[in-house]
Amino acid sequence: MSCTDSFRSGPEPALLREARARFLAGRPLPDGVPEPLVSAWRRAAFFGVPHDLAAGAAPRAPGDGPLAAAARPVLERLAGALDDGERRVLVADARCRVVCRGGVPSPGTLRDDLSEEVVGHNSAALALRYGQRFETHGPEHFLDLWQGVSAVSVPVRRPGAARALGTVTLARGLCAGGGGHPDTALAEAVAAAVEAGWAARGPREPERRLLAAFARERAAGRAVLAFDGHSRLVSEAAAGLLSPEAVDGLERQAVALLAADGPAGRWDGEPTVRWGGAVAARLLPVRESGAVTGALAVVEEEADGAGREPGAGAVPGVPPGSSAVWRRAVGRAVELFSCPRPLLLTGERGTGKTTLGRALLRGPDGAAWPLTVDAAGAPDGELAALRPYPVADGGAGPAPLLLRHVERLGQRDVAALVALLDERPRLPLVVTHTPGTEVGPCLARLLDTLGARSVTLPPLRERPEDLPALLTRLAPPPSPGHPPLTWTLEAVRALEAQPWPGNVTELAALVREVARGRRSAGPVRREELPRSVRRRATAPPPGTIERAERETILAALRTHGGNKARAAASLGIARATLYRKLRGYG
Ligand SMILES: Nc1ncnc2c1ncn2[C@@H]1O[C@H](COP(=O)(O)OP(=O)(O)OP(=O)(O)O)[C@@H](O)[C@H]1O
Repeated sequence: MSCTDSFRSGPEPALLREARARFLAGRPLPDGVPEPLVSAWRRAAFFGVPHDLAAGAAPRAPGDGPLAAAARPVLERLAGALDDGERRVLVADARCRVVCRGGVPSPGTLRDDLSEEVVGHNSAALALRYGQRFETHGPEHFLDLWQGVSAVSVPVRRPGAARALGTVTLARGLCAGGGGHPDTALAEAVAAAVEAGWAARGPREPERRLLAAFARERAAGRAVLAFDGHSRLVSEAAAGLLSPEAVDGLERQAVALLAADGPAGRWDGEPTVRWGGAVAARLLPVRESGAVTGALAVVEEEADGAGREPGAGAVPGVPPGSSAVWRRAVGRAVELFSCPRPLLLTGERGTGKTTLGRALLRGPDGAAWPLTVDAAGAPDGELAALRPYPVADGGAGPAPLLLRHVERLGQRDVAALVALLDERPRLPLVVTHTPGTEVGPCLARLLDTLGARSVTLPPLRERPEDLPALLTRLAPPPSPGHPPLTWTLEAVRALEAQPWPGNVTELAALVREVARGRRSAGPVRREELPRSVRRRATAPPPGTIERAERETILAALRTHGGNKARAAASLGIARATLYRKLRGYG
């Protein structure tokens, strides 16, 4: 909860206390409880945080890392001001571990690890996650032991850094009355002093090492970037090849790799990120005492880059198709999936999202089928129940997951998915999304995030060239001694003229129906097709202008990963107009 939407300016503490008790008892919540707070409690439940977690033992020895070194003198200077017997101050690092404390010790509420996975909802975890100041008061906390605590947390940053170094938290007994947390100004001042202390330290060994690696690559004439999770370096050549958005995306991936790597120093190969098949960046680890402490990204233009369509053939089971739109979409999906991050496949119903997702997750060896959760058929909580998250067959990493119909995900599972993505950013995950269902704000935000790595599969009516191959593939196996099902050119032409709102699913049903009702031998004739198909095949095609307009709208949607608001903005039309046009296309 931010300063402005904490319960002190929102719901009454009594209401929140009642809501929390009901939440813990699994009973329906009263009206008026902010949704982000309920989601935070759900995340805590998903992580398996016990609400009656005991206070920690005596405070750990202060940390000896750079943040503790910068914070310690500040807290020492502050000792006198915190002598009022009421307030305590905590400095936590970028993993939410407390590295330094000051003020009145409060043994009944002590915890050394403030991460949501361990203690649930709290202001320090929020300030770190969103990079801004947050407050939490009494019943907003998930833990019983913080029901009488009000806290305000401020992120500690290095100038220009993308991520916070840690947080400063001021905590005291539950505050009464209106206004923000009374220690907000003090928390801001302490954070500023710690930042100044950090800046005065000068570069340390891991930073020197990363800087040296960056300088070496740049001197060799390569386009290079360096990331350590707090700041970035970009050579002029790299800035010339990558847009600012691409640099942001690359940094996010490098930081996720750094975060997932941990002290064990595991870094699989040299993950490669590609943009449109023309530019690629290899991510290389930079190590200090065996642990990965930074990442270099070496950017290159690919020799056969421009316009290249990456091959889909490397992955068996990927649905074939000869049309350019299909090959481009599948090639892009294969390319994106080669980098270990979740992939969103979007497209009308029946376009083959599940089939493609399953093939990608099974990989080149055709490994076991992935775990599959279908939000359209499963009760809310199916995803949340995957806790602890299962390992893959053979125990190598987490099990691949196919999540179908994300647009139908219930609130509990939206929270579970957010938590899962946070916890396992490199999970082999394919999510399918069939646009057209209204989604709530939490799911919309999640779709926006996933949309950064998404591919839209084209509808069948946009790839009539693929019909003959699909007809062969969808035909039932012939009975012994009979030839396989074939189609006359006339019949194929009639099928090509259909709008196929149900796409391949609809085509498969038609093939089954025709095959079942056949009395004669030889290729299927136009007259054997259902009457509705024959009637539609003779209707006049849409006019040239309408067709061009439709193509433009569908292309914009593909460019923006199915996001209608962005597509409408890029075309300069109202979102309502775009919705109306799309409805008209069936
Ligand atoms: N290229 C293909 N070749 C053969 N069959 C296909 C192909 N693509 C899809 N299918 C078949 O079409 C049907 C729909 O495919 P799939 O379930 O993958 O689509 P989807 O986009 O996930 O659908 P929905 O949005 O309804 O969940 C399935 O029966 C699948 O086996």
